[in-house]
Amino acid sequence: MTLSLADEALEKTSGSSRPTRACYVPPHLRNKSFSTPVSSQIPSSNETLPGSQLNRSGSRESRRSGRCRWGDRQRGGGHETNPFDVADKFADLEVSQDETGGGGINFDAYEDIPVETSGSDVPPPVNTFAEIDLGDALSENIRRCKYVKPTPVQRHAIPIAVAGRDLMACAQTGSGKTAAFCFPIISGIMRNWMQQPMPPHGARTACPLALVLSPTRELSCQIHEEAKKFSYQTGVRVVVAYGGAPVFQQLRDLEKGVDILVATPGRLVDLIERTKVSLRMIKYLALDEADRMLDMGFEPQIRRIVEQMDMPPPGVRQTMLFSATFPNEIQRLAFDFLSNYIFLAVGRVGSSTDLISQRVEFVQEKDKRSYLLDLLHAQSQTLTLVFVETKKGADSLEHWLSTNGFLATAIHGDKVQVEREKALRSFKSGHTPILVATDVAARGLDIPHVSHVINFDLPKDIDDYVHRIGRTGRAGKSGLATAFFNEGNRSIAKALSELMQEAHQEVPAWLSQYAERHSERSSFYGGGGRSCKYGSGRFGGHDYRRDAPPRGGNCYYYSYRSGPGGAGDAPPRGGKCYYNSYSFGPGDAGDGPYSTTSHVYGFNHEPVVASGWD
Ligand SMILES: Nc1ncnc2c1ncn2[C@@H]1O[C@H](COP(=O)(O)OP(=O)(O)OP(=O)(O)O)[C@@H](O)[C@H]1O
Repeated sequence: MTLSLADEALEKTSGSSRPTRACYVPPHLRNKSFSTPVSSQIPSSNETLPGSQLNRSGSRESRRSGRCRWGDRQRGGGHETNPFDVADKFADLEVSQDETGGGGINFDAYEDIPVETSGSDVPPPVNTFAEIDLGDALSENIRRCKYVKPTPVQRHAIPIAVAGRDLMACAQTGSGKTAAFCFPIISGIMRNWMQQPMPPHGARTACPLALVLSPTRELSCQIHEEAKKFSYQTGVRVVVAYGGAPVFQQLRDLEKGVDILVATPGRLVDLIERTKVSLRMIKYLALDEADRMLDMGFEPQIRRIVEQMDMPPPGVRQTMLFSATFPNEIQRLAFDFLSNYIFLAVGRVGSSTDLISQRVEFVQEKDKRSYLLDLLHAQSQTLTLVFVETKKGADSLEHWLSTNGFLATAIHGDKVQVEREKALRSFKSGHTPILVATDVAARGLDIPHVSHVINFDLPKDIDDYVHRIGRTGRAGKSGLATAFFNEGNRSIAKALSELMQEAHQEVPAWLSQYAERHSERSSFYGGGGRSCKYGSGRFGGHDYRRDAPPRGGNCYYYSYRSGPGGAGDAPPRGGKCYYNSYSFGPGDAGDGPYSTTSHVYGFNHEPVVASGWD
């Protein structure tokens, strides 16, 4: 008698002995034919399946043996819950006026965004999703998502990834990076299904074809939800695994078959060590918010997963790194994980979007709460995210707001996962329109209708500030970010003032003075602002290979502008190296910040200092 792995886990957890069960098939799934086949190549489960497809369909094999196996799956998906069926719970909330309606995106906001690419043979960008053959089912889901046009990062990244190239992509918060890596992965899996080797017969280890690593549980869940939407009725199965939640449910999900595994590094290492997951069939590896994972001290786990387990090496698998910020340390990871990759920067690396109005107010520590009350009283009902530095501070502020008549909840790393999820749900639904959070909510979370982010406590790191305020002003919509600054925040003054200038925000005179004073002091000690974090140069982070000899093959950098006055290709910069910069707005090529400047990217192998995580 054989127990499924989930059963085993449950068994261990409960300590009881239970009879073996065959894989449960819910009544509504029994004896039903699947609608909408993925493509003409993939027959419905009722049809006779040729060759390996027979095994991969899972259905016949499973029925014969009477239990599920890793890698078994049911193609089609007419029985999936429709992920697009979500009611609008935000009718009462004030939504900014510049939305294009219907959840649409304001593409005008991205018109003149500078785009930089470097690497060899960069595939050209597309203007529409239709220009890339993503498959009928995925295209239908893109339509269901109401994605009319690709965002700039999608225009560039999707053709690059669909061409099978490794990619390091940096684009501003809320600009659609999730779809930029999900679409190529889903379409690639569908296209190559017939060629995929099957896990060995009766294998009891899950062998996903794609792995998406992300730093937090909430972000992993969100990517999972997004990926499920995109792969609705494609037959591609997406499973999420993250710590803090019972493992047996995740094992059950893995047991039903997995093509794309979205995971946090800690839980994944655990599953691999327990031989529940093997990475030997990975064809696609995506690291979302890779810099944050390093920051959180996940580098050893990530290196274990990518370099020391059974994952195919760079060049065999396809690897993609995505973030809105790429500090120097991430370049080491790129060097080790990526092969002949393309570097893509949409907007300045580490910059915030102009869609967010940024305000900084000088507020002494003791006055912060009354300032906050003033802000909250002054605004109409809207989703407001308040960032604080400590978990204790989050609880205390939530309590104080509640006693002052505001509907608030809090999220931080000391809360158990159920509480964290409950708080997020309550905030998203508008039930408690104020969420007090630590940095656990700073990255990646896409919460519609957040119109105000308040940095009650400013972070020490400017990248954290960029990600925090990026919870508003997403997908072409506008947002407001207010920060309370005082003497205790002087170390961030220079970087903050530079960032605000870049985003065309008004910098208060007192902040400029703080910035100047700090810059004098820090240049004495060898420190600096944003440019120090990202290497030298005005826009900081870029492809370090521009400054270092390529590992193999030629290296090219090009420059393009598609707006009026665009000058086309920039002249080669000597030898075999070319540099590439795009801009879609009006203007002249050659005078943009990306077209000619040469920057030295700090590329060293010093140890990364992990700041820890709450
Ligand atoms: N082409 C598109 N058309 C319309 N909306 C889009 C498009 N692409 C993405 N979106 C929407 O934009 C929002 C932001 O996308 P996403 O969360 O992927 O941004 P991101 O760049 O990953 O942000 P962050 O850096 O904060 O993680 C989401 O609500 C997503 O559904």
